[in-house]
Amino acid sequence: MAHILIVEARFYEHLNDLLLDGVRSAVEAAGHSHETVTVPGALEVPAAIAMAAESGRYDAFVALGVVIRGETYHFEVVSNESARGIMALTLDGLAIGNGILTVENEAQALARARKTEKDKGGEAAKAALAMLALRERFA
Ligand SMILES: Nc1c(NC[C@H](O)[C@H](O)[C@H](O)CO)[nH]c(=O)[nH]c1=O
Ligand SMILES: CC(=O)[C@@H](O)COP(=O)(O)O
Repeated sequence: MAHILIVEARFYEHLNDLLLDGVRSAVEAAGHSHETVTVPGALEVPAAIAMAAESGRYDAFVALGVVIRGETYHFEVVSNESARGIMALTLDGLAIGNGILTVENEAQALARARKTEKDKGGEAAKAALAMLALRERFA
């Protein structure tokens, strides 16, 4: 049984709850355990994963969050840099599924966060587990 750390950027409470439901359902359906830590925003997710990885206590990670475009360039910074940081960690060998939504509005976020719709949380969980299995295959 693998132990999965969910790192959530809790910027929008209700959207995160929907994403978390999808992640937890997918991880439990696969027979694994999980725990969750919360950071302020998506920009803090890569560092939180890096810190947690040093503990050696987790087999894989799921990044969660919602970035909704506002009036400024900050949307691009938050979206692109959180993705870049997560990608860098995966290239260092960590099994991570990226479930950070980057959307234009709340309607787009809801359609992707709900387990009964696009279930991006479940999708990220399955990606993390797939990469964990791949790493074990190559071990
Ligand atoms: N606008 C959103 C943010 N912004 C906050 C940043 O992620 C970060 O916490 C801050 O810049 C301090 O370092 N974060 C989200 O997750 N979603 C947003 O829509
Ligand atoms: C994605 C963001 O950082 C966004 O919520 C910030 O809004 P604004 O660009 O209007 O400051």
